[in-house]
Amino acid sequence: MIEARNLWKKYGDKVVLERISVQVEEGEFVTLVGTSGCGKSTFLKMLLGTETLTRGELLLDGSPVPGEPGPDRGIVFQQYSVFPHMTVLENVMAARGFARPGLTGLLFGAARRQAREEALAMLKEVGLEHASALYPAELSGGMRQRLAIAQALLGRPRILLLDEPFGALDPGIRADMHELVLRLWREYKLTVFMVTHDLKEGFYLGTRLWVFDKVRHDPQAPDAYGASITYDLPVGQVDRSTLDEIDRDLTLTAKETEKHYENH
Ligand SMILES: Nc1ncnc2c1ncn2[C@@H]1O[C@H](COP(=O)(O)OP(=O)(O)OP(=O)(O)O)[C@@H](O)[C@H]1O
Repeated sequence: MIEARNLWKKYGDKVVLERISVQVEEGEFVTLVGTSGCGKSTFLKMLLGTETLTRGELLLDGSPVPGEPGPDRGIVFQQYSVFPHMTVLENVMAARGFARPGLTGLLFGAARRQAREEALAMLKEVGLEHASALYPAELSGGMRQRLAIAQALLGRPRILLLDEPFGALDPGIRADMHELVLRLWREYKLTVFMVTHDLKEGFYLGTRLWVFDKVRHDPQAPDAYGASITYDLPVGQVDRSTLDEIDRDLTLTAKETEKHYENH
């Protein structure tokens, strides 16, 4: 379904990603881990279509990923913005309304009724039916992420992109969100790409885990080389020592980066 062929991404002279070549089948749940700033979000944005690649190819069903977001790809960020003056239900309906072609994106009559029903059904799916009349400021962190997921799923995407969606949540709430995401993944037969800074979360949720890290590293010129996928692991077949090894590698890269910025 997704294929990257020798993909590179640079911002100016800074190489962020290099030599990424991977294939992902429909229905996989890929978790992405790596040190801060190594390009995980950038990779998701390229899948979403809001960021371009510098070199190589990124294919969806054999064709280049469209250069703009579409209903087939939904995304949830750690921090996301909603319309504060609209209720939960209105926010979900707005996400639907703005997805329609037209000048204002507003829905009227039968289309509005249908959007309302779809939005309510989706709120029920994510366990927010009781909160449809609340305003965003009245929601807890977990509820807000449920709302974000409802909006992302409304266009019936095949691909769900999750960028540290639960990073700011308490452990108990996180566990509830894990169950929700796993249920939706199965129910909607989604292909999921999820960035997390938590290796354990990556292993628990994913069917496949990618570690982004630099293969080549020049302490004098940290921007000269980008990250590649250094581990591509089928979850469930990984032993404790491999986990420890990944942990060590990531800590080392983080320390080297820190040292460089302390010195400059
Ligand atoms: N629009 C941009 N212009 C220039 N540099 C950018 C831009 N977006 C990201 N970068 C840089 O690219 C690198 C990768 O950023 P990215 O957000 O993809 O990393 P990340 O692995 O997701 O980090 P984190 O785990 O902290 O979210 C960073 O050094 C960042 O500063």
